[in-house]
Amino acid sequence: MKFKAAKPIILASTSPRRKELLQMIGIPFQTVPSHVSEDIEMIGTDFGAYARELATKKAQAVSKDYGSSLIIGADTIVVFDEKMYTKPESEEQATQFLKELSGKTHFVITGVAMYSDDQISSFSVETRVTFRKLDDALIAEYVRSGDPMDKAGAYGIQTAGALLVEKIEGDYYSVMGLPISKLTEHLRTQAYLSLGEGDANSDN
Ligand SMILES: Cc1cn([C@H]2C[C@H](O)[C@@H](COP(=O)(O)OP(=O)(O)OP(=O)(O)O)O2)c(=O)[nH]c1=O
Repeated sequence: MKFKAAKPIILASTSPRRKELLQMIGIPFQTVPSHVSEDIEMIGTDFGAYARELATKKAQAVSKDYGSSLIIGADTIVVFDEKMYTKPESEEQATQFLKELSGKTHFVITGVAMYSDDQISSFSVETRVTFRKLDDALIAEYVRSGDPMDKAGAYGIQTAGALLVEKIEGDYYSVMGLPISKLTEHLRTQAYLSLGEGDANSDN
């Protein structure tokens, strides 16, 4: 696939997964890390709004230096039993997260924000993921592998975390960090993207 961008596109992210997904479908872009603190206060139980707000913060942070570009920010969280699971801070916490999620169904919510010309639009996508009943030895080995440490909910569906998953209802790519199909639809609808040859000046 090849897409042509109406203006330079920046992915405000350090996530290798998000970069990989945009590259996979042929959108021309560059990455710029946003370096925002992710400790905004959660008010109420609107987790979608929370993910959209963090995604907006990430896009806005980069807009200070790249104001003439279209900037995409994203944030992924795991929610179970009204509790939010972000990236684990330690192996002990990763183990705890996985024990709590074992045998249960949780939601993965990814918020996406698009900044352009001082305007923000955003959306969020919710996916239901059901984990198998996980035995302690499997959890211990998975945590030891280091894979959980940079991922919301302490697992990667696209890596060995695949072994934890019994069922998914919704967008696999949103669980991985970027709902690429919905994002592309938005960008095409708003005429930021059209089908055709990409921009040479990009990571892609
Ligand atoms: C649930 C799940 C999350 N993840 C990842 C996606 C995100 O990179 C990460 C959640 O953390 P985020 O804070 O959303 O993103 P990030 O800090 O990795 O990157 P940036 O803010 O710079 O864009 O968890 C997976 O890779 N696979 C999964 O199955």
